[in-house]
Amino acid sequence: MTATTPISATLIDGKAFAADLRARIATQVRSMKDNGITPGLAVVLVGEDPASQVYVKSKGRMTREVGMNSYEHRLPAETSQDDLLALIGRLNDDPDVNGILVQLPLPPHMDEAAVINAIDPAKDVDGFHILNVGRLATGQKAMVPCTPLGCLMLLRDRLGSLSGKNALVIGRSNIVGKPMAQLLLRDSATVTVAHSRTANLPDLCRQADIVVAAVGRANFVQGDWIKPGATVIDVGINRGDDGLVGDVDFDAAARVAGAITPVPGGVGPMTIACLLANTLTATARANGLPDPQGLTP
Ligand SMILES: Nc1nc(=O)c2c([nH]1)NC[C@@H]1CN(c3ccc(C(=O)N[C@@H](CCC(=O)O)C(=O)O)cc3)C=[N+]21
Repeated sequence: MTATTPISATLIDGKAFAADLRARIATQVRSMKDNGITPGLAVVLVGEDPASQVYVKSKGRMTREVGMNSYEHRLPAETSQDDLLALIGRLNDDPDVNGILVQLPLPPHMDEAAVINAIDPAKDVDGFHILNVGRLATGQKAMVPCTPLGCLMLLRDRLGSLSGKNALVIGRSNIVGKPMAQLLLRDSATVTVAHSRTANLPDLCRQADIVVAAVGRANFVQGDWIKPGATVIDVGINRGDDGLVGDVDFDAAARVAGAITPVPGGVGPMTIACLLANTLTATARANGLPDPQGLTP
């Protein structure tokens, strides 16, 4: 396919989907508030990473927009791990806080696993606690990581059933690749997880009805790797000279794929909407209410 081939793929509008999801969440927050319950989300940011500051700001704004309480904790980069654990302990004990997110990455002097596993699993709206990871892997009721949950919602909306589809997840991180593979398996897709050592990735990719790219390398997935008609979900957020670009060479892939997410405006907004969805789910569970409709896998 060349630059003169027209773009044939349907654009998967994550921004619009996320706005609709937040509107549905806001409706459910209103009825909770009528019953005296206001969901609360605490976001903890350690250090001054400018990209992290941007995300935390938009998380706070959208949390308030859906009617939830937002609690922001900004700590200096040199905060000791004990001080961070003490804060997490207070948030765990605070009945007004239903969800806790500790923004990653943490400064290098901290043990990320120890910090994540200090969060009450019931308030772990990122789904990174080892108990939630194990629950997801064994099909038990879990908190599910926001980015893979958002990808799953987009895939189901586009394809209906994922049963029997060949799905290729590129990337094996705990945050995206591994939980994405678990969710696709739960939906009866045939799942392959590829990574930097995978042999003949282009040929593997050409077999895939579903491609989820989460490698963190700008324009890594080439247009001629895509099976005609495939659904391509681009998780990449790579900040370069020409703005934000994904892990997929969008211009080339969009001439072959059946549907594709843009960057920005694809998976990113879904991540934040799913964070709010998880906060609502955590609040419902904390109050003995049934899980909100359409927000859990
Ligand atoms: N504990 C933890 N949980 C996270 O979920 C988490 C984290 N740490 N650390 C950082 C990453 C990054 N992340 C993004 C969320 C939204 C957009 C997003 O909305 N992006 C917009 C563009 C925003 C822009 O222009 O910069 C888009 O793709 O359209 C991007 C990235 C969540 N993260």
